[in-house]
Amino acid sequence: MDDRHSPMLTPTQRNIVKSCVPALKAHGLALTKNFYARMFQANPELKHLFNMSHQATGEQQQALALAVLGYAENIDDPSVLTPVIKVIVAKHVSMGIRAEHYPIVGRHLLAAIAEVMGDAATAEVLEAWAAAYGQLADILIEAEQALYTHAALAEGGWSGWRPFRVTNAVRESSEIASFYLKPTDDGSLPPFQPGQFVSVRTVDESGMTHIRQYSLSDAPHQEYLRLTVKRQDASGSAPAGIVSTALHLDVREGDVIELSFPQGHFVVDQAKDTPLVLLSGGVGITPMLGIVGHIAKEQPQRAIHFAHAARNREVHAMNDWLRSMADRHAKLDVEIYYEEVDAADVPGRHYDKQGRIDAGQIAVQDHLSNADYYICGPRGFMSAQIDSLKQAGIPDARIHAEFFGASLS
Ligand SMILES: NC(=O)C1=CN([C@@H]2O[C@H](COP(=O)(O)OP(=O)(O)OC[C@H]3O[C@@H](n4cnc5c(N)ncnc54)[C@H](O)[C@@H]3O)[C@@H](O)[C@H]2O)C=CC1
Repeated sequence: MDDRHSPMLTPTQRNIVKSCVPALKAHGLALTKNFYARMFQANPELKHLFNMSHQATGEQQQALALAVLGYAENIDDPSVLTPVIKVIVAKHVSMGIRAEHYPIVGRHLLAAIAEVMGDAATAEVLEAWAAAYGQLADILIEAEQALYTHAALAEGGWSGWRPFRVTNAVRESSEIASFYLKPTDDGSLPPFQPGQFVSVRTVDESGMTHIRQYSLSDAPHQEYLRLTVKRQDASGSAPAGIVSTALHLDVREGDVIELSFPQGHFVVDQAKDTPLVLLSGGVGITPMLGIVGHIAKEQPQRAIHFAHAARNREVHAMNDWLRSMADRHAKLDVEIYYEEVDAADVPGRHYDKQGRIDAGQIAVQDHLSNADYYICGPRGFMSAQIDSLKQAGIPDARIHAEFFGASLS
């Protein structure tokens, strides 16, 4: 065996990890809180890499607790976790997480397990968890290295962060704006797949780095990359979005921001020609724009049913573009839902239906019987549509969802 790899878990160690499942269910959150607190105290430089807003809301700790639990539950066959791992790997590469970060995370995770489990954390238990972590780290590091290599060698590709100049900033609704970006090196752009995302890295006045993911919102093969971003104002206990606010309020045409290479699996299989149903809520429209533009051009005979839901006309972005695409492409159907309608809203021009999307109702249409479903929007929107599709009997393999939030990172 390659000596960079951790030793295989023994059957006894697998049993020990599984025996920790009840404790993880009871104390998983305490464990991950302890872990992050330790890690950021000992390695404050990692604060530049992690989303500290997700730390503040507790979302990140919760996500990691669920991930550790999922891993322990599936330790006999981690291949069950492959779809989740693919998402984590893409996000890690987009953020710049590297092999050297794994021993740091492993050290603090073990120390947190020891502290939270107390006397139950015997030497055997800690060894089993060290082996389990090592096994997962190997899987992630190897998959991430493959993506880093691809990014560096791809046509128009790059490694790490590449500076881009904002050539145009366009207001799309009262809270959404698009940013057109060209590389400052004037080099070529990569032929990314529509639906993929990039990370944006900004540095604030205190020197703190912030990294956030945004979908590319236009088709590939343009002379620019485009991001379309909602200004995330503070609401309730949730703080304002640091990067989205900076983009909206501080970034002007001519400014430079840094991007990572496009990643992600929320992409359309162009080997198929079966119908596509795109379902978006609010700013979840962004990956759909690139998909519509690209598929309408590359597979003009492929049916696309695009249902988009917005709260109201004020916050509804990209309507004119989408309507004009539908006018020009016979195979593209567009259906807009508003929750709030006022007297100035024209049916068929601004919105088509009042209320919320119910994906199951769309799925019953005969011509969509073998469609693939792409879903992006707020968390509640995504789970409502996924549940509705499952109830309508749509198999998991034809349901694709893109969620931007805290994950195992
Ligand atoms: N892919 C992702 O991870 C995305 C995450 N978000 C998150 O969601 C937040 C809100 O996004 P907004 O653009 O303000 O969307 P929003 O709150 O304006 O919602 C847009 C539409 O989605 C539908 N919707 C919302 N909640 C729903 C629920 N529980 N069940 C069924 N339908 C529902 C409604 O029709 C609503 O008009 C964002 O700030 C972001 O944090 C938003 C878009 C994409």
